[in-house]
Amino acid sequence: MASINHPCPPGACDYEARHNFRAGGRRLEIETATLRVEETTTMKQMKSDVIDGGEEKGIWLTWKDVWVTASNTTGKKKKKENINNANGSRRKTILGGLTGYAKPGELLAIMGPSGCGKSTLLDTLAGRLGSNTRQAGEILINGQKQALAYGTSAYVAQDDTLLTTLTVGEAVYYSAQLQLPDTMSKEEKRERAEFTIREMGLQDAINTRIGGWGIKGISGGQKRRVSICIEILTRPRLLFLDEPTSGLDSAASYYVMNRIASLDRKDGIQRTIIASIHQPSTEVFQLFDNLCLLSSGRTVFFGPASAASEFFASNGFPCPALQNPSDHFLKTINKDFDDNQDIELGLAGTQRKPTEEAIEILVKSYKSSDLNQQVQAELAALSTQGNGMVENQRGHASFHTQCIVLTKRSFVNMRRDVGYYWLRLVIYVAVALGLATVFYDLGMSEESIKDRAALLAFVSSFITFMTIGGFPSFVEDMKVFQRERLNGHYGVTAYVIGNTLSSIPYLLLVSLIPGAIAYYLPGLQKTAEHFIFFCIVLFSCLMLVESLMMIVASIVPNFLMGIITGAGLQGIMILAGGFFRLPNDLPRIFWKYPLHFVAFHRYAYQGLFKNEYEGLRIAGKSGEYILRNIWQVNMSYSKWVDLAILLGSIVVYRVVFLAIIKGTEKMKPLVSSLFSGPPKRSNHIMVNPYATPLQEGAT
Ligand SMILES: Nc1ncnc2c1ncn2[C@@H]1O[C@H](COP(=O)(O)OP(=O)(O)OP(=O)(O)O)[C@@H](O)[C@H]1O
Repeated sequence: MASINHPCPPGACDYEARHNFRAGGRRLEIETATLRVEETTTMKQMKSDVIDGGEEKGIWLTWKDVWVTASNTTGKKKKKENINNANGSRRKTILGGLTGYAKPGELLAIMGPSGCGKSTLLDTLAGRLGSNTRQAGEILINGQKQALAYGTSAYVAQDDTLLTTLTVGEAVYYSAQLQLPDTMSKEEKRERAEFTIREMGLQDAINTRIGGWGIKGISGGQKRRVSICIEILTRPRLLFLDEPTSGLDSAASYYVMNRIASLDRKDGIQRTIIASIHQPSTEVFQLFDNLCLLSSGRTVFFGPASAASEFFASNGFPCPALQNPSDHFLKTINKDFDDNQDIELGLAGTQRKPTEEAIEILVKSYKSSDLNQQVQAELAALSTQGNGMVENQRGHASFHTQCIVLTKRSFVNMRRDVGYYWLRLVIYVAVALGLATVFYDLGMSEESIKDRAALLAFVSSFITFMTIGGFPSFVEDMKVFQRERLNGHYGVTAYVIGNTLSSIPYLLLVSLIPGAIAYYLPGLQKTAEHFIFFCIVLFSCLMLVESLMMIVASIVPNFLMGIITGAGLQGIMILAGGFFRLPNDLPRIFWKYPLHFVAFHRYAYQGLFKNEYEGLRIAGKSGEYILRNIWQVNMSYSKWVDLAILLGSIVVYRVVFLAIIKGTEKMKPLVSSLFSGPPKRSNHIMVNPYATPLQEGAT
C-alpha cells in the first residue's frame, strides 16, 4: 500500500486528511523533483536580478505597544465588545497593545480565533488600515520609523481580487510583465511566471479562466494560489499573507506554505514573512519559526512556535495526545461558542466562563513569562542593529512597458467581459432600431424641425446615459487596480492611459453601429462628413460618461451607490444641457451659471444641431434661423469648436480621474498620521470582566 511509502510523520495528528491525498502527494513530489531541475535557470535569473539591483538588505520589522481602535458603526455599545467610552466617543478596541517582531529568514504565523484581529495586525504592520481606524504605538522597520516604498513589500489580501476573464497563465504572465524589470527579456519573464505557477501547483489550470460571477472558472483554493503567485513573482523582501491557505486542502496547504517558507532558499536572500493562518496542519505548523497567538486583540503567546505547546501545558492546558497542537490552542482560546456550550450543558445564565478564564490565565502568564522578556530583549536589540532606511531596489517595468501591457490586458478583459461592452452594444442596437422606427423618414415638414432635435438630444443623452450599465465592470476593474497599486505593480498614470486606450476601439464600435441605424433610417443629413461628425460626437459623449463613471467608481466603489450617483450627476447635466429647457429659459442661478456651461451635453446638443440644421431649409425656414431662434444655439462659433470642447473635456475628465487616485494616495498617509498619535490611556480602556490593569506603556 502507498501508506507504507508515505508514513504519517510522528506527532502529526491530522494524518487522515493527508493520507487521503496520498496519490496527490506522490504526483506533487514528482512535480517538486521536476521543479528542482527547472529551478536552476530561473533561480540563476532571480539571483542575478538581485545582484543587478545592488545589495539586498533584509527587513527587520518591530512593533511595540500597538493599539488600533475603530469607530463603532452600530452606534450602540455591545455587551461584550471592548468599547472606549471614557472620553464620550464610542470606539471599539481591535488591537490592545501588541508587541512583537519579524526577522529576515523567518516565517511568523499569526493565529487566533476568527475576529481576534489577525487581519488588523497585518494591515497595521503593512500600513493599510481603513480610514475609520486609529492606531497608536511604534512600528519600526530596520530600527527606524519609515514608510515602505511601493514595491518593497507585498501583501496577499484575504479576498482574491483578480480579473475574472483572464486565464491563470495570462493573469500571472501579465503581472510578471508589469512587475519585473525591463532588464529581463519577455522570455525570461514568461519563464518566471510559469515557474511560479508550477511552484503553486497550478500547472494543470494554466489555461483555465479565473472566472467569477456567472462564469465558472478555477476553484476558490486555486484563486488563492493565483493571488499568491502574483505577489511572489518578484520575491519581495517583506511578504504579508492574510490567510494564504483558506480554501486549500491540507496537502495543498502544506505545499503552498512550504514553497512560501522556502522562498529564501531559492536565491539566498532572507525574506521576512508574516502570515495569518487558520487551522494549520501539524506539518504546516512545523514550518513556522515564530507564532503570535491572539485573542480579542491581546497577545496570548508570542515566541518560537515550538515553545507554544510547552507554554500551554505549563499553564494547565496540555495538548491531548493525537491532537493537532494548533487546533488545541484555538479551541482553548475561542470563546465565541461558550454560550452555545452553556445552553447544551443547561448552564445558560450561570457564571460559567471557562474559556474567558483560560484566556486571562494565558494572557497574564505570557505577560510575566520569560518569553515576553525575550521579545522585549529582541526588540531592543533589533531596533539598534537594524540596517537603517530600506531602499526600494526592486526594478520595475518601464512606464512605456506598463502602458503597453496594461492596454493589452485591459483590451483582452473588455473583449471577454460581456458586461463591459457587448451587452451595451446589443441594447444600443435595440434602442437605435427603436429610434429608427419611431423617427423613420422625418422628411422636411414643420414637425421635422422638432423631431430632428428630439432624436439628436435622445441619442446624445439617453444612449450615452446607458453607459452606467458598465459600472459593475468598472468597479471590478478598480478593485484589481487598487490591489495592484497598493503592492506597487505599476503607476497610476500608466493605468489611466491603459484604461483609456483600450476602451477606444469598443467605444468606436458602439458609436458606429447603433449610430448608423439611428442616423440613416430617420433620414438625417446624408453626407459622409455629417455622419462622421455625428459618430465622433456620440463617441465623445460615451467616452465622457465612461470617464465620469470611472471617477465615480474611484470615489464610491459600491455598485448601488455608484450607479445612483452617476445617474444623478448625468440627470442634472442633461437638464442643464439646454434642450429640455432652452438656454435662455434656464434659471440663471446654478442651472445657467455655471452648470449649462459645464455640462458636456450643451456642446453635444449644439454641435449635433449645427451639424444637422446648417445648410438645410425646412418648411421655409433656414437652418441658421432655426438654430438661432428656435433652439437658441450659440452661433458665434462652428460645430467643430463644440466637438473640440467635447474632446478636450475627455482629457479633463481623465486628468480628474488621475488626480483623484493620486490625491487619495497622497492624502491617506496624511489622514492616518493625523489620526495616529501617542497612545492615550482614555483611548484604550478594554472593558472586560477579567480586565487586567493597563500596562504603563499604553497610557
Ligand atoms: N475598519 C474596521 N472598522 C470597524 N471594525 C473593524 C474594522 N476592522 C476590523 N474590525 C473588527 O475588528 C475585529 C477583528 O477583525 P479582523 O478582520 O482583524 O479579524 P480576523 O482575526 O482577521 O478575523 P478572520 O479570521 O475571521 O478573518 C472584528 O470584530 C472586525 O469586525
